[in-house]
Amino acid sequence: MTWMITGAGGQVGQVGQCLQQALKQSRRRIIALSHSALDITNETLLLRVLEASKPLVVFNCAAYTHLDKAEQQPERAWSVNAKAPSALARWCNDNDAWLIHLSSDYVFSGWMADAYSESALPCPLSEYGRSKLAGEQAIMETCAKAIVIRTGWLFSQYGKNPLSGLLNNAQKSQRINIASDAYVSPTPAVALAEAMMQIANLAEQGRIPRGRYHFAGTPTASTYLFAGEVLRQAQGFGLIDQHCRLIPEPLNQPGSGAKRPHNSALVSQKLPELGIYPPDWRTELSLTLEVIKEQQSQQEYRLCQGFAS
Ligand SMILES: NC(=O)C1=CN([C@@H]2O[C@H](COP(=O)(O)OP(=O)(O)OC[C@H]3O[C@@H](n4cnc5c(N)ncnc54)[C@H](OP(=O)(O)O)[C@@H]3O)[C@@H](O)[C@H]2O)C=CC1
Ligand SMILES: Cc1cn([C@H]2C[C@H](O)[C@@H](COP(=O)(O)OP(=O)(O)O[C@H]3O[C@@H](C)C(=O)[C@@H](O)[C@H]3O)O2)c(=O)[nH]c1=O
Repeated sequence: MTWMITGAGGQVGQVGQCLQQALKQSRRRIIALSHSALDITNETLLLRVLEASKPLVVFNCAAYTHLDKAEQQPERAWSVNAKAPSALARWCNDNDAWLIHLSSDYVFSGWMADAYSESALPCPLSEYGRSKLAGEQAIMETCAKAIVIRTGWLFSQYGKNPLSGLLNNAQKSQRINIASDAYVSPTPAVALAEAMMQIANLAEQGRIPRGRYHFAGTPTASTYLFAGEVLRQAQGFGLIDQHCRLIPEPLNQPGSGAKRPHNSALVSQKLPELGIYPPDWRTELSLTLEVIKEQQSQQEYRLCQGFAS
């Protein structure tokens, strides 16, 4: 009964790390492989590892997530986000294993007025988005037991994400430029990891059909509103001491790198039918900030002990 996680993360790999935490509760044998332990683009090694461990479920959390760099190095994004998932899908199909793969809100163009449901037509604007869509398609065409979960705007206490970016910027400057014309579904990575675990359990029991699913936080927010809520709550936790001002600016300014959709809000229509509900990101944000505060206090305590000894 082995479950495997790829892209399980060292310093980064936020979903991989959250998933490892979530799966500690499960009674399965978990093999969690970081990038340094398994490069999924090394097909020979990938197949050797899969053959040796024969997982019943593979969670693919490995991805090339550097949006702006992907415009300059599309081949790297395509190799990790499309070609390697295709190889994973072939092995899972041949070995009757479930493949639970993550995709992105950035497969959509953002031209629609409402939030995107599972049946909306993708039309990515960036190399990252195109490579993620190609990965989805390869998996759906190849693997009988495939679940693709589209999510967006993940935040957590791990790695690099919009929350850590805002907290860093707020410590450095009293003015933070933020796009005010983009609408997103901020999603706590911890809640996503729990949903992935529930999905894997349903899959093993044959209670979830293969397909594409959306899982994202509610309510939809402009990036400006999200940033405002982060600063408000972070000040409440004492994580930011200075008063920061948000300076609204348009998304996709010239020279700002990859094009991002103006609307990448997702609506999850299929998972609630299976008892998996979207989290309220505002509540989860305060839980995440509480964890970050606790981590900071522990670090300060260790530093003080270091000075005292
Ligand atoms: N972050 C977000 O807001 C969103 C993420 N997603 C999707 O969710 C998934 C997880 O994202 P998230 O955890 O935030 O991403 P991270 O960038 O935090 O983690 C990705 C992990 O994949 C690893 N990785 C990169 N290349 C390879 C490779 N060739 N072989 C094995 N591992 C590799 C990275 O290691 P290293 O850093 O060493 O390269 C890193 O540990 C991805 O599929 C992403 O596309 C979807 C929507 C939103
Ligand atoms: C920290 C910060 C971010 N931003 C903007 C930049 C960007 O548009 C957005 C978020 O910044 P990031 O660079 O973290 O995010 P970005 O690369 O756009 O985020 C994406 O990551 C990939 C992997 C996905 O799949 C997407 O769902 C999405 O979460 O917020 C500001 O405008 N000001 C700031 O101070």
